[in-house]
Amino acid sequence: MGVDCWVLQIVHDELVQLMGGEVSELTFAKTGPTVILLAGLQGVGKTTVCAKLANYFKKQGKSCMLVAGDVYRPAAIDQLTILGKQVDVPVYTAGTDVKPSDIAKQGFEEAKKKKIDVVIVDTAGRLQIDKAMMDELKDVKRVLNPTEVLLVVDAMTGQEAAALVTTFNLEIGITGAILTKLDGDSRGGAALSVKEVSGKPIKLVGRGERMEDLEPFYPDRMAGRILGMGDVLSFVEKAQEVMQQEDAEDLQKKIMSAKFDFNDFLKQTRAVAQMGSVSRVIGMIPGMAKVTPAQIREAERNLEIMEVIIKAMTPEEREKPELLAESPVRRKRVAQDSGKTEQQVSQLVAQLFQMRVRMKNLMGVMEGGSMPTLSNLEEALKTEEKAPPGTARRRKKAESRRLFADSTLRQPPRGFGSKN
Ligand SMILES: Nc1nc2c(ncn2[C@@H]2O[C@H](COP(=O)(O)OP(=O)(O)OP(=O)(O)O)[C@@H](O)[C@H]2O)c(=O)[nH]1
Repeated sequence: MGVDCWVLQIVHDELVQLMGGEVSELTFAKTGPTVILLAGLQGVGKTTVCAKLANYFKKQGKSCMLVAGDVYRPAAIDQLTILGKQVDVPVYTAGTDVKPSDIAKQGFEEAKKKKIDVVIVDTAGRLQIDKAMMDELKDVKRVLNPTEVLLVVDAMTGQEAAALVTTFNLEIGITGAILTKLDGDSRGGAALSVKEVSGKPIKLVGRGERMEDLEPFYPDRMAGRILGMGDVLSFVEKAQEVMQQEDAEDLQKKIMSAKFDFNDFLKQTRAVAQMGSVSRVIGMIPGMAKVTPAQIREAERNLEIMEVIIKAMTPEEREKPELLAESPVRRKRVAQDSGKTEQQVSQLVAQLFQMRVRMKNLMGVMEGGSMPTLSNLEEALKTEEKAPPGTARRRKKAESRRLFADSTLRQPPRGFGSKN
């Protein structure tokens, strides 16, 4: 297995563990109706989840009842009634003048009388966590003694997910979560915090607006989604392609003799860009290097600029970067042809020499023994040589030296492994 696969596998397994490892089943009451209390902010999909759950249980041959506990929005009661009809499940309503805890109690008594298997209680959401909502939920929980208290979380919730889950868990005590709107284009990073901060698993996920769109939560599938397997696989393929084209020993010679050129540079940089998704994930794992989405966007933008510049070079210049390093005239021409500034071209040339140094260091680490670990890989990538880049053969024009001694040389490596 290549280094890339190996790193990915570790990250993947780490994510699976972080999300609880295995599917967590819902718990059912030993006697009497199972009571499921749903909590969550406004608009996350709670009401929809009530009906989806009822549909889910019905398919398992269980009878259900929905209880409309959102007394602040009459529309929420109507919505639940309509959805209840749609999945053919009774809905207990008592209007908006009764306290939610009383409605919950009455609904539960009714369900008991009718020997219903599962009672699902909808509650009012708020735009933000507030004391009134928490007190109300505590009240409802106290009278119901629910089998499950599930926090409904919108998959689009970003960084705030951790705080949200923590607060609900501390205030009312949850038994798990349901992640909704996973059909959207979010990677579902919110899934990572739930187990981590509450110790409670995600039990189900909503993947659409239809009543059938509710399924168990599979941590390994989620890890795959977060890693964006599409990107990652093409990265691994790319890396393999590079190794096939240049037999490993050849590549090593090339690097050792500082022949690494703009063609290799382009290949490598593209590969690093593909690792953007991995960097993001690594950034999300507590204690590991933080890579912000802004840094990733910036790296992607830089890559585009580099491609345009490299395309404006002659094949000879691509193979012999020294030509550009030594000639301001050539750099000026490349800048004009690519529509970029001379400074950008100089920066890119400097980066190539910088990369030669890094590649050398990296090869040193790899030669030195077994598989590089993530940390010594990062170290190798971080190490910068103080001397100006270039080869001994290069004529040392004052102009070039001035350009290459500028701050761009001390830029941190972009993409994978970079730090703030
Ligand atoms: N795409 C998609 N949309 C969903 C999903 N679940 C819910 N929705 C939509 O999200 C919107 C809000 O859902 P509701 O069920 O009304 O949300 P709520 O949490 O009950 O909102 P409040 O009653 O205001 O607290 C609706 O338009 C739903 O159709 C899902 O899994 N995928």
